[in-house]
Amino acid sequence: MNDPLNFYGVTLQSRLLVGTSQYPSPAILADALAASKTEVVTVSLRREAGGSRAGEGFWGLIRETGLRVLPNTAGCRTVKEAVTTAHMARELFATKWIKLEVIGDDDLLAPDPFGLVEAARILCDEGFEVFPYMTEDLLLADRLVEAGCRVLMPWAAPIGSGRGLNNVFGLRALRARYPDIPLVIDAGLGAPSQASQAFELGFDAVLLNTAIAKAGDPVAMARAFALACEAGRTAYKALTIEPRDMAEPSTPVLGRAFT
Ligand SMILES: CC(=O)[C@@H](O)[C@H](O)COP(=O)(O)O
Repeated sequence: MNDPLNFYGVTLQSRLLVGTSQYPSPAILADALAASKTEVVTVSLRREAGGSRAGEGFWGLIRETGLRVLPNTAGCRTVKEAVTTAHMARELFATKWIKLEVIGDDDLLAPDPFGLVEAARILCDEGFEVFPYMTEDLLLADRLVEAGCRVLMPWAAPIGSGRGLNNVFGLRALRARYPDIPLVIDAGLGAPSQASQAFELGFDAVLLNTAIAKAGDPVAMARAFALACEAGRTAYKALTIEPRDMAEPSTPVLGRAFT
């Protein structure tokens, strides 16, 4: 099916974006990325560059995949931290793309909407192509679009929770308000069926990490998510039926046979 996705002028065939943290081993990460058929991986600059897994091994593996990198500002809690991390990412990966996370709440790892808008404005003005990790709030979406964001990444549920689409009503409203902006469900997906549901609601792509990396078999799970994304998107394009309150016979009857 030729059904490309467009982020800031870049055309992609895969609608599944994948994180690179918490895999049992580099080899499993590489195999899972291949099984997911993703074209975009997100990499946390602060965690990978500053943590024990830093080093040429990890970056070399990412380079070898040949996949497009969407650096992220995971772990940033202030506008200054996020903007500085974005600058480092641009140097390191020679990309204008940045997945912008400004975390405001430690329990939920929820975005700080005020800091997010401020950082998005600064980075968009500097020429970055910003992918903001946000809640599904409509006013927040308006402010981010005003700031210059041309992709939005609403959460499904808190990062790592695996809860699936927590607020279907809010997500539907966001989709309806912005029919022409690519919307990527980012964070909180736990099962392939939830990714499929996101596509059935009309979302353009999904980004996930924990559900694959921490699965019993990450490679098989990556494949399951790839299939679910394709199924959900295909269903959306095929136009699902509207739910009804009352039954409607699925086999219409013409007259009565034995009267
Ligand atoms: C990898 C990354 O960027 C995460 O911050 C992202 O939001 C994914 O969340 P899950 O781990 O819940 O899929």
